[in-house]
Amino acid sequence: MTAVLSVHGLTIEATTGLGPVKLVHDVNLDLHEGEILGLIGESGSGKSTAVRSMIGLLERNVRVSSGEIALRGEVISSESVNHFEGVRGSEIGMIFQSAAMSLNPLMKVGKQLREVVRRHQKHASAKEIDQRLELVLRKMGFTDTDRVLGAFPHQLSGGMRQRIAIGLAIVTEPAVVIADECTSALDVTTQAEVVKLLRTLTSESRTAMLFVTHDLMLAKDICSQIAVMYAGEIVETGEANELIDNPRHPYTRALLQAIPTWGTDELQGIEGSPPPVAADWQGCRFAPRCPLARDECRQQNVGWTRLGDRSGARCVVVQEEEVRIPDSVLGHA
Ligand SMILES: Nc1ncnc2c1ncn2[C@@H]1O[C@H](COP(=O)(O)OP(=O)(O)OP(=O)(O)O)[C@@H](O)[C@H]1O
Repeated sequence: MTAVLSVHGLTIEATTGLGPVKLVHDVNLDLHEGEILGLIGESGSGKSTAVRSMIGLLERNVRVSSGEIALRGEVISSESVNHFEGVRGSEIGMIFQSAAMSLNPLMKVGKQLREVVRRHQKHASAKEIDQRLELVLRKMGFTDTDRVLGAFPHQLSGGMRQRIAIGLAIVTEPAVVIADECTSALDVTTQAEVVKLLRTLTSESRTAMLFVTHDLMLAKDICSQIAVMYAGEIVETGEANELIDNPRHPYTRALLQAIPTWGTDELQGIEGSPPPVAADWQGCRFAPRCPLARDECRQQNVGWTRLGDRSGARCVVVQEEEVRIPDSVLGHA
């Protein structure tokens, strides 16, 4: 199956007062129709930078320095290509952490939704637009659609505003939706409502979704695939349940051990802190915090070990385990 959105060898650099620094290194991801792919990692691991590059929203001092991002096989971003015209908002929609980043506080909801449709579908008639808005609001779980369309954002609750922000992202029926920590600012019950909505959206409309979160259990709940990011690199990918039940990378294991469990007083945090952004580096970024690290982890550049069709890890220890257990035994292709 061809991926709707594919990312190959994506490396992103920032120009800073201290010179160039790498924020994201050699990221590879494939996102398929109707799938929710979770991009998880601690704060500062590069999740937002990676996904912002996919919609052409990098800050002025940040650029793609190598690799490419393709939408249905056509390159939309690379070192030399920056082709987001007709793609951003139309083919790829974005939901931010806070609805305030999507909504204009001075404009009624109906007007904002109408403007988005008009911008991307210039030939749509007023009647077609009205029908579209009605449909989208119903999909977002609203029954009193006239009231919502006539309301200013501040007249709605936080959960309602986030549902409107999702509506804004999907009203043009994009092939891909990127949701960047879009449930983190919500209380648990509202979060559950929004998660349910996103799940329905991807299964009914076959929209492909990249779901960015630092919450591993939420990712397990909503995503079919997960990619774990650490200090600018993807360190493990896999089918969501498999990755959580049988994590291979020591960082994924440590993340899981750091999750509070009901009835347990003790939390096993991860010793140390992530490395600062740097111009370049050698060896595994997690080695200074890894209980299994050896000399070669710090000295050699760590390649990707393929573990299955869509799973793998960037780890010397995993690489050695795989050499000891041949593919034929594991049943991998
Ligand atoms: N414009 C910039 N210039 C220089 N460094 C930046 C810039 N934007 C982000 N960074 C740095 O890049 C790293 C990755 O940041 P990013 O926001 O992508 O991480 P994140 O995983 O999304 O974190 P969070 O969950 O806190 O948003 C951080 O160290 C951050 O300080």
